[in-house]
Amino acid sequence: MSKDEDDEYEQQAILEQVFGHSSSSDSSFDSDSDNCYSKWERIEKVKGLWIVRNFLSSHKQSRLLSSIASENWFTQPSINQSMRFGYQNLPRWAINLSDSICQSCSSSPSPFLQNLSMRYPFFDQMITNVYQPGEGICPHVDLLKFEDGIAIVSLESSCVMDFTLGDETVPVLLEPGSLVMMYGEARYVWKHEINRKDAGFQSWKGQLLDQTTRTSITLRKLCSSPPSI
Ligand SMILES: O=C(O)CCC(=O)C(=O)O
Ligand SMILES: [Fe+2]
Repeated sequence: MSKDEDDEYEQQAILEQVFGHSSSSDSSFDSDSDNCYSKWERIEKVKGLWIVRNFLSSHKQSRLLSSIASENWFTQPSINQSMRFGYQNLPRWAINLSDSICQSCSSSPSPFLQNLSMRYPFFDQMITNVYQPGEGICPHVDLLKFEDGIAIVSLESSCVMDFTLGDETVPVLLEPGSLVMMYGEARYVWKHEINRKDAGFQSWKGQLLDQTTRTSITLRKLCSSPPSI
């Protein structure tokens, strides 16, 4: 799976510590392509978990929210999720988003993500979720019918996503416009959850997070053959 590639990343990181790298901070990497500025950050405690905090500018976030609104999926309060299966069934904006994630992965410091960017189609399944204040998602590992390498793009309200393994919890702040990529252990071994049960429940570095509506777009690729694990 991703172990060798993660080890390869670690070796590269050690070399950079010894010989230096143009990018200054540890576990960060800058790339600038097609007006898309991607600073990849590795969540060290969860192997295979990476985040780009400013993946989408405010302008791109607004455009994406308008595109979602124009689908008219969420016209009733009881409907908070829309799923599309198959590349040909993805809306144009989801294909564009998938393309820019793919491009960003190709210039990421992770050998796994670089290699993943050669997959075609990169993603062929999409879920858009709308969470009202107080709503989140229970701890889970994504279904094995999806291949390794899963993306989550966050819009609107910030929230904390907890990654748990046994009694260990690693909280990750998901801000609007951020991109999370998970693979390997982060995808198959750690559970992820968003617990927004009570207003004022979530906090980050001692600050309460203001819970408003949150929208997320999850992009995945269906396994073409049954998973081997
Ligand atoms: O909404 C999110 O940020 C996460 C969604 C998720 O984990 C899923 O659909 O499997
Ligand atoms: Fe999930």
